[in-house]
Amino acid sequence: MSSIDTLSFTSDARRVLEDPNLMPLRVRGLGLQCGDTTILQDLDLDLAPQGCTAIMGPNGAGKSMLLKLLHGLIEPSTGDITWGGTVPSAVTARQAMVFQKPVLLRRSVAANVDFVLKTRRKSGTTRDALLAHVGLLHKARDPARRLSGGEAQRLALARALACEPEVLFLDEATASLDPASVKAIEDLILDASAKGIRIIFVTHDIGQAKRLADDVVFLQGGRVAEHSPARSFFSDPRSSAARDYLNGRLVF
Ligand SMILES: Nc1ncnc2c1ncn2[C@@H]1O[C@H](COP(=O)(O)OP(=O)(O)OP(=O)(O)O)[C@@H](O)[C@H]1O
Repeated sequence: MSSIDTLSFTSDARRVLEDPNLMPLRVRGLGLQCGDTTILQDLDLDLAPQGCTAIMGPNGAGKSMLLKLLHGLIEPSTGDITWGGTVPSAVTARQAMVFQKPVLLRRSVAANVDFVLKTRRKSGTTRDALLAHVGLLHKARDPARRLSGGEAQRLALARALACEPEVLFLDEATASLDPASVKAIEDLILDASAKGIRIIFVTHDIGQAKRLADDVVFLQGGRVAEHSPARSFFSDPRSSAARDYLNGRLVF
């Protein structure tokens, strides 16, 4: 895999590095209701404009829904979300998201990246540089559907990076990958973070959260049970829910 230095994240991502006040996240009284089901309620959260945040919590806690709300893909039922004072739908184009199941076009590997570059080109980053960066240049002409799970996820990440996002959301992006593929994706995430891209990722992988996260938001029952620096979260969690989760006990 080539170094990310071959890519030119010249514009917005660098601006985030230079201006720490650009995109802090502020969430107040957030609620999400689907029919009779309350998915998130009374959720408050403040995230710094830089760094790598893990969102953790038991199945059904609302992690994926929170990510979609922060990215402006769905609207909250109550409360406010602002990125540097701006509503999520106004900054969706400055952000990108990678899902557990890669969302790819039924075209070649190269065409998958070309498609994004055509619609969202900013600084002149080339398709080949992106493919080399994620270790897929040699597969450029292959149909994307023939890629392995780990390769497909790296292509999804290349597509996300092609957007030159200021914020990159990852929803269990390595959940079904082997250890080498997990490491490849984690290295790419760390590279992106070092270049100033704000990372917010959902994971159940405690080792991964320890390797990547600066801070951890722990959700339980649609609320923030704890938001702590990663180091103290793992060594001395404040909430009983996080303690139980980290010790492998069922949390509801
Ligand atoms: N359209 C919907 N209508 C009603 N309930 C929904 C809808 N979509 C999701 N839910 C419920 O919202 C809750 C939170 O879902 P979400 O996918 O955010 O959980 P999660 O924390 O990401 O879980 P997991 O770790 O299992 O992926 C779940 O109980 C889910 O069943």
